[in-house]
Amino acid sequence: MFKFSANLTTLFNEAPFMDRFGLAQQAGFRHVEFQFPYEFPVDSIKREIESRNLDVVLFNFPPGDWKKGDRGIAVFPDRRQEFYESVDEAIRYALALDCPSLHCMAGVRPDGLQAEEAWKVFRENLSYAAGRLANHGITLLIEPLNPYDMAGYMLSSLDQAVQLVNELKLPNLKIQFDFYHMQRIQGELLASFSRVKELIGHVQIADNPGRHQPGTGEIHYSNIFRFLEESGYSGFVGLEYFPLGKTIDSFDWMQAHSRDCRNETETRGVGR
Ligand SMILES: O=C(O)C(=O)[C@@H](O)CO
Ligand SMILES: [Mg+2]
Repeated sequence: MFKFSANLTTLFNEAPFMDRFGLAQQAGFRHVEFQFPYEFPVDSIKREIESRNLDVVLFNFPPGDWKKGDRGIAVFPDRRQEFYESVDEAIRYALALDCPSLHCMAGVRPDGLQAEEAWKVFRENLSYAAGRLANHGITLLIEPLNPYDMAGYMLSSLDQAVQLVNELKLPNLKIQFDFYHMQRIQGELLASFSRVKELIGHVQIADNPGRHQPGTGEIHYSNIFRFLEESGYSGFVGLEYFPLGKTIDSFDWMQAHSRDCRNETETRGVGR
């Protein structure tokens, strides 16, 4: 049975980041994830999650200089040292927060960098990072991102991710399967999920178009949730959507999902 996780980068963004933990707890969540926590001291985050009885289930490696266009630094031959330091920093946060999974963004390939060279560096960096994370029992995730939202991002198809995981054969390297990106990249959501089910370490959701809550777009989420249950997926499903309206009013789809399921609390993982 899968469990929902509130993504605090996209949800509750009416409030400052550090206030979102309390809002997630009040809304009934037990599990949270976010994208980049690094501008906030890890001790402050730890206090929030401990006092609110929340579990942190996922965040990303530092992505480089986001304002300058970095979307990960794992493909650059001349930035290996910076990549190694980003792994150190991610592990420091993950250990303090007892977080079981970290997502490594690949990066946007500049014109001057040959694709073959970039893939080689990415493979080497993933092997390095997976080894470091394995020492702490942490799973390393890679996520294909759609090319409309992130032009030039190296990892832009499910097949590329599958190929990397199969080639590298690292026991703690898994795919972050984001239904929103998958819809925009290729569709065929249920068949695609089934095909790579064994390689998936985390799931995320949002509807399309707009990247809002389920029910606002074209993706048939009640079918997807039923299918996830039937497939035996027992990991987390991250709510990585930008609410249309207030966040607290964006959870109606969960009521409908709960009605469809026998064990409401377990399924939703939100305990309310
Ligand atoms: O954009 C997404 O989708 C994510 O999961 C972010 O963490 C960026 O990779
Ligand atoms: Mg995602």
